Amino acid sequence: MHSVAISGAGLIGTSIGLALRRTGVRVHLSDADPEVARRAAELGAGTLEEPAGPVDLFVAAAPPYAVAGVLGAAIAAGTARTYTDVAGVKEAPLREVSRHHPGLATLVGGHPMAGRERSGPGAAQADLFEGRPWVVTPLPTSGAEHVARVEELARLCGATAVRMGPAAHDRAVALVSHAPHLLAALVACRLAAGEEAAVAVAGTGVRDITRVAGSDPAPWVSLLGANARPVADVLAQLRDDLDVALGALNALATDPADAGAGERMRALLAAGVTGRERLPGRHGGRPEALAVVPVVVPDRPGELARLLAFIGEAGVNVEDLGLEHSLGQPAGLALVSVRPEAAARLREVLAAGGWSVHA
Ligand SMILES: NC(=O)C1=CN([C@@H]2O[C@H](COP(=O)(O)OP(=O)(O)OC[C@H]3O[C@@H](n4cnc5c(N)ncnc54)[C@H](O)[C@@H]3O)[C@@H](O)[C@H]2O)C=CC1
Ligand SMILES: O=C(O)C(=O)Cc1ccc(O)cc1
Repeated sequence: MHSVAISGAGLIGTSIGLALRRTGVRVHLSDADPEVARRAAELGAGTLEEPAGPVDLFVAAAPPYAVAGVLGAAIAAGTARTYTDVAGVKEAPLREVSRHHPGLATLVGGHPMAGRERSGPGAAQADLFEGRPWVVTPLPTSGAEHVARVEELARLCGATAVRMGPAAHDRAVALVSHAPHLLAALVACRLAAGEEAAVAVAGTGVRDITRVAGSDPAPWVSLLGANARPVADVLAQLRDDLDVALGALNALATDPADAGAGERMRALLAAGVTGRERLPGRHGGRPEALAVVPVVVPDRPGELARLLAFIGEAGVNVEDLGLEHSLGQPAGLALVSVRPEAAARLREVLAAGGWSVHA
């Protein structure tokens, strides 16, 4: 693949441009907002020049509601040899394009399963897709070489292509992304209504479960609307589980020794453990068992950077990093995840270096 045109130079379009530029692919950027495209080009994601002739691949990286129009216009103009998109919902936009261009072999949908809570070119990262799944959704009419080209795009961006039909994709993202997002927002809604004193004692659990609830609502309103049926199906199953939990809690509130209710609660939580264990690890494999080393970080500029530099000099690789802050404390807690075999030595060198390490 030598040349790619990206229409929509926001978070995803610019991240793809940055990733492709690293591999030497020529990238032509455009956006409905020329100022956005200019910023993306300034960041090194590609050129604003129009391609001289058809490019190898056209990528529609506009919002889901605009994707069918963007693809349709590019196809009508003969912009590329192969056409794809990155929208978070696949059935409706692809059906819409196919309606206007029946029997099209050059169209193959796609959806990189990586994102951020921020949008726009300024939030873009060349390594956003590294190690993440990129769902490729061929249509019955898609030609094999065009499917292969979209899979090559995924690979060039460092992602792993996973083939799925558009409807199966929409059901999958309802389960693993859209319904969880909605649930995170619902839990966060309770926080919005909670008393100040209650919210103040929040720990890491509620932070973890509400992380994605901090996202801009606008794109999610449109995604949830475009995938309403599959998300509603997951929510209905969640409601059944909620009813079981509520029934058990009401019974336990009356009689804490109610063995049947206790067992129903245990079974729900155990099913949760099983479900969570099925999630793939960061790079698509099984979840890695990492050791977490909690280190106290004084709340002063540069302290976290000093800690990370210290760990780096000790030759220990940080696999993941979390931060915990507690109200009114002059320090935070860095949760440094390392490979289990490195944990004991890291504790030793940190303690020797004057860092306070928690058990
Ligand atoms: N944000 C995320 O976490 C992820 C988003 N996606 C998908 O990527 C696509 C883009 O999302 P983001 O980059 O996050 O949004 P964004 O808001 O950062 O960028 C979208 C860009 O598309 C432009 N645009 C709107 N209408 C257009 C049109 N008709 N022609 C050309 N450009 C147009 C906007 O001006 C904006 O710059 C969406 O379809 C979204 O579902 C896919 C994976 C993750
Ligand atoms: O929701 C997730 O699992 C993410 O990792 C972020 C994300 C957001 C929107 C998408 O269309 C795809 C991925």
